[in-house]
Amino acid sequence: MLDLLLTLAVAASTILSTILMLLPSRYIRPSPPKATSESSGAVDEPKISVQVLVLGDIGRSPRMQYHAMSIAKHGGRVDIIGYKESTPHPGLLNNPLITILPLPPPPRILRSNALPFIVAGPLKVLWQIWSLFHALGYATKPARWLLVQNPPSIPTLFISAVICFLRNTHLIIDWHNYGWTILAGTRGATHPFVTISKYYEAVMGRSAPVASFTVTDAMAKQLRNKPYNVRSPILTLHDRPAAIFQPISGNEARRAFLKCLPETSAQAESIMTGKTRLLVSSTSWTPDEDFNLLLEALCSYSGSAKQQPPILAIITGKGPQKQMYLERIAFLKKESRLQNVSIATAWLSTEDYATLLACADLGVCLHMSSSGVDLPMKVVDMFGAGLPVVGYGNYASWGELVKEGVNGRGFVTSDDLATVLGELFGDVEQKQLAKLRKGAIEEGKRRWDDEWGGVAGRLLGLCE
Ligand SMILES: Nc1nc2c(ncn2[C@@H]2O[C@H](COP(=O)(O)OP(=O)(O)O[C@H]3O[C@H](CO)[C@@H](O)[C@H](O)[C@@H]3O)[C@@H](O)[C@H]2O)c(=O)[nH]1
Repeated sequence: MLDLLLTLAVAASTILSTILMLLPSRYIRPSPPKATSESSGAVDEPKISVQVLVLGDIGRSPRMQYHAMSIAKHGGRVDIIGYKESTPHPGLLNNPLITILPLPPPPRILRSNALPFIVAGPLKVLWQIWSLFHALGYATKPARWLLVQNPPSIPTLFISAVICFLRNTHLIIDWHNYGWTILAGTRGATHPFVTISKYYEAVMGRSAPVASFTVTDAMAKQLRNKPYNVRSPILTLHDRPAAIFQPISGNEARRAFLKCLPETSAQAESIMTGKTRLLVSSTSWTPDEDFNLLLEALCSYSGSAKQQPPILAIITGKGPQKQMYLERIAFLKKESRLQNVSIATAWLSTEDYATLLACADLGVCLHMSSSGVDLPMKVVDMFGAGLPVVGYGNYASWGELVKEGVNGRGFVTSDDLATVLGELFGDVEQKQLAKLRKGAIEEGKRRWDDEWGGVAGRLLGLCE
């Protein structure tokens, strides 16, 4: 009997020791040094170390890329972890303080619609759990901070909390929106997954982070109340334009760019003289943006009895519903409902995307906000480029971003949008657009760096 007990004790202690040895290493102050520059043999140590996590395409996650660049700019070491599907922001590449760690994408069968959601969903989550755990726990050095984008929240928030516990890391959740409201948009508000997801997000939000950032004041206020009841500090960090978004420097620069860009080259002169109006919208082609609103408005504009200037509409971005809308556009063209309107879609380099916004006459935003308290980054890009915006504005936080008649206009229905387009583009002297442009330039003056330093920089101990 004693022999058996002894054998069991040895086995249990061996298993426990093995588990302990296999656990991810822990963060110990100061952060592990990494050489950044060597002058007279001295090695600069990064001030802090941060894992920046987004369970999405890094290149299409502007806010998380800006976080990474800001941390590095202030001397912090960053591992940015996410999918690498498109080219990341140039500021991330070749930066000695920033390492990009790509997550392996789930197998093709889980990404296609071959399996029902009830099977593919959990399998995809299992895949993500393992890849996240490996990336955060083993493929990267221990860090003082983990800054995680929410949503997606499953399984990101849970894995982040476990990793922070194991590695002695402080967790910050960067709330861009809520996962459960997005899920409700596709599955319906009463779907059991939506309820589970809501309470999971509330529990994780309440228990896991040492602090949270939100994109609006309205969201911060919600998080302090039921069902979230977050008690750790919540700091609003409004999206602001990055330095790459600037108003165009003059007519010659505008003409040169419009002539070079394949989507605008044929109509460059006509846009320059104001005969054709250049409208730009950007999107991730997700179900929370109803492009039918824009298409219907363009059809009404096109069918108007009034003589109105032709429109060239360029929609930029990548995403799941793109093909569906391309088919819809082809149908409307075939039906001759887009007479004086041309529509092109594109995915541009970050530089070209920024310059196109600066060269356009009007930006359109169809972001509908599943939660009512997030805000579209694209409008911020547009203001940075000095571009006035017309956007869907029927949600609580819209007024935190766009001032009606000062830097943009809001709409609710496609008829409203058609009316606004008629008013702005039908104004031969372009006085209204000029006024809005002035407001957009003014709004775009406060930049990401100014906003970030006072909120995130201070929390991380990088700025005064
Ligand atoms: N390089 C490049 N980027 C593009 C292009 N077109 C769009 N983008 C990028 O895609 C973004 C728009 O993507 P959305 O997914 O439509 O984002 P959003 O609605 O404007 O805002 C998102 O981020 C916010 C936080 O920053 C969230 O609050 C919001 O819920 C949403 O997730 C733009 O800001 C821009 O960075 C392109 O042709 N080229």
